[in-house]
Amino acid sequence: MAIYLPGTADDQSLALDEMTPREIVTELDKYVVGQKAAKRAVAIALRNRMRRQKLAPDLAEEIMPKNIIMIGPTGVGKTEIARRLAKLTNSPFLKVEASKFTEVGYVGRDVESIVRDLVEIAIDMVREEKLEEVEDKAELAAEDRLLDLLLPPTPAAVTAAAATHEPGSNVIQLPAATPESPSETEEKPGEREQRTREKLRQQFREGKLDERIVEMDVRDRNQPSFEIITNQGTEEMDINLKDMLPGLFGQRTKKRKMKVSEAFEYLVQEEEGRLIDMDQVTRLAVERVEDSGMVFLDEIDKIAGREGGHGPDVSREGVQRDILPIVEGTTVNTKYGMVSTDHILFIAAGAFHVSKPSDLIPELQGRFPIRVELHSLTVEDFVRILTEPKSSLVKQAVALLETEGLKLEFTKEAIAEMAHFAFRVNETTENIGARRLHTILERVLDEISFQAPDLMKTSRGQPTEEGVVAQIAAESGPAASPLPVIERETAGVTEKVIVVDPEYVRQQVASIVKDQDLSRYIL
Ligand SMILES: Nc1ncnc2c1ncn2[C@@H]1O[C@H](COP(=O)(O)OP(=O)(O)OP(=O)(O)O)[C@@H](O)[C@H]1O
Repeated sequence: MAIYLPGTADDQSLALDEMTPREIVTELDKYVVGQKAAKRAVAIALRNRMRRQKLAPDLAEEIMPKNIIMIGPTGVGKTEIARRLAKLTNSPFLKVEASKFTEVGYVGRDVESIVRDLVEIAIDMVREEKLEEVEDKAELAAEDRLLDLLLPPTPAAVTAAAATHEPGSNVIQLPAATPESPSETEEKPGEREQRTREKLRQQFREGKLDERIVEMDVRDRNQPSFEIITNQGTEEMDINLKDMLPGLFGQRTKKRKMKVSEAFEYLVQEEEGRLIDMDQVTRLAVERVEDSGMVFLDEIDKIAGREGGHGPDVSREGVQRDILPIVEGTTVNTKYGMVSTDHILFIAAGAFHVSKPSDLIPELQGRFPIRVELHSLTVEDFVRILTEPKSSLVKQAVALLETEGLKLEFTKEAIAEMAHFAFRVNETTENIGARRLHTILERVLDEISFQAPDLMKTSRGQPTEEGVVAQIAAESGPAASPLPVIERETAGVTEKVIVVDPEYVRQQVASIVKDQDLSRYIL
């Protein structure tokens, strides 16, 4: 089975089963900095899964999936690698905290919800893909239905050329045709209606009809509904009430007036619903889960250990035993049918500060034969994470401000300064890995996000830069610091650019970093 990468402008669609582990690693490199060993391990696991799927079923059954344990502190890219891999392969992906199954109130069977949730995710994925496939068709059909609504009952008597509209009326009233037009007298029946319709279509496409009101039948959402609560939970109870009580749930409609633009959206949705075969969607979704599903079991170290449970908590060993069948391969009953977990790839992760992988029960250890360590991130890694990945934090910040026509730049030294601050705060408070970069960058951008739009707006008609900066600083109160704005001439045009330099980074962050208590709250 060929799995294709979703094609984007710069990523040509690639058949994933033609990608070598090396190519998979190269692809992951675009998003995750460093952590070579982990990338290599997931690439091999993926390739093995493909190899296994090509074998005769009796032999394939004998081969266990090579599940992985990623060992490493928080925020160093464990989830990111798994999530990117899933994206690359278009696989349904679910992240669960293993420790949640030890909480009060969980029972063994709940572990199966992992598979049920994965199926739901796959259904959403497949439905989205199908929606894209039928989008054009649905829009055309909706457009036709809308035109049916808009055209008056005797279209032969009118022309679209001078369409008028009475507020509140549900159809467009078109003035009577002028009989003296010679071409019209020679027309075959129906031709004029067709022309009127096409003119109206044109007007609709140009958005000229958007504000007009139409009246149409819509599904009545206020149908009687009720909920049945059982102690088994809703997942267990798949009674089809619609089949049992058809009269109650039959498609009741009611008339509603709405704008053309709104009506069009409604009709597109209805047409999409009609064009998509949900039975096929669920079938494909279940297949996709079985063939390429991925489950990321975070905090697996928190359930390692073999002691019995105390108090109301489910024992850690108990949770491992509950998880085992799913990892070993079983079939889970979902409301979409039986789902086999034989080929689902499990990636477990944990810091393993206190426990070790060898503290897991032996059966589970055997199911996770690949172990990889992820390293703590260095200042240099932070610099790269800020700038290199395809949608790095800095690129995101620049793009966000660009939507308002604002130019933002960071000097190399400013990036290094932010990386240093992130590293220092991780050392002095809690090490949350690359997540710290988010909070540092947010702090640095705080004033810019707040003030920059005013600055640009005010400065458009203002002669001096300093005056504007001073004015805004004064208006914003004593805490506001002036923004690092420079003027730059490009191709004869002077534009304003906000340039974040190390001095500005220090100004925004240094005092907070120095105060440990404050950084615990703010960074
Ligand atoms: N090596 C890296 N390259 C690029 N981005 C990274 C890297 N490590 C972490 N990040 C970024 O930091 C954030 C947290 O990373 P991630 O979710 O992978 O953490 P984790 O290692 O799975 O930790 P946890 O077990 O606590 O979830 C993400 O936004 C991610 O993009």
